[in-house]
Amino acid sequence: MITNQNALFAIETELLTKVYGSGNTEVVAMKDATMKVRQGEVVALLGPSGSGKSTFLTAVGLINPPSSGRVIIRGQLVLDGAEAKTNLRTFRRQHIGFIFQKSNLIPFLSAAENVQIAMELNGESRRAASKRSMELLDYLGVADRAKNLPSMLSGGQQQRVAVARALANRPSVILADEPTAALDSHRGRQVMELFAQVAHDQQAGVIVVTHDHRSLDVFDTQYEMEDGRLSSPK
Ligand SMILES: Nc1ncnc2c1ncn2[C@@H]1O[C@H](COP(=O)(O)OP(=O)(O)OP(=O)(O)O)[C@@H](O)[C@H]1O
Repeated sequence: MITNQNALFAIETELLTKVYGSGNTEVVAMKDATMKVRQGEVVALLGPSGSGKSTFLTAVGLINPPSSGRVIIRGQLVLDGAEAKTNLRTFRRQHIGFIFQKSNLIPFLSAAENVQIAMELNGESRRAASKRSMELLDYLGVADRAKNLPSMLSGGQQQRVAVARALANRPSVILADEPTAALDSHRGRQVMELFAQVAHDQQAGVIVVTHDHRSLDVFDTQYEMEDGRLSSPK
């Protein structure tokens, strides 16, 4: 159910908990993680290695469901614990852009085709997808690499293509897991600023896991994760 009040939030998580394994090998990777991200808000998620940041992000990204708790996207309950309340694959494709630490581009498709295919899978015509793909690559400063295979691009260029791909379907939620780890500080900052711009232009909610304290001024809100628990927003 979509209510006006809920629709103000791009992302809401309620008491997300994730337990991996059982018995002796049980790990509580995330405990009662509650966050609200407004449309147009850019959130930084900080915290030491192993604190549960990726677990949180992949739960919100509908890749790795929580053991309990709820994920609500634009007012729609999508995950109730591990139970899917909608077709997760379709929902993800339409509403969520995910950027990983490594670009994960398809190696046998050109940069442009990597962006294009995300739109074609979403029902866009080849012509429209091709046009937007070029616009996005241009926006990200890699239009001159459009015809190249990923293996011919630098790490930073690959990452910018991955960002273009994540933006292709105009997602209402953008999630990025250390997207600038492979970039120099200048390019890293550019990517962070781009997220802020996209969040504001498209009214998307953005969560970025980052260790890069130099770009924190770009974010509206910061959360810290420690031992699976989220701090209050700062
Ligand atoms: N598939 C899994 N099976 C068992 N334990 C896991 C699994 N994935 C993560 N964990 C554990 O859950 C905890 C949180 O891991 P997570 O990857 O979410 O942390 P993180 O903050 O993203 O770390 P990093 O910054 O190093 O990527 C860690 O103790 C980790 O070992």
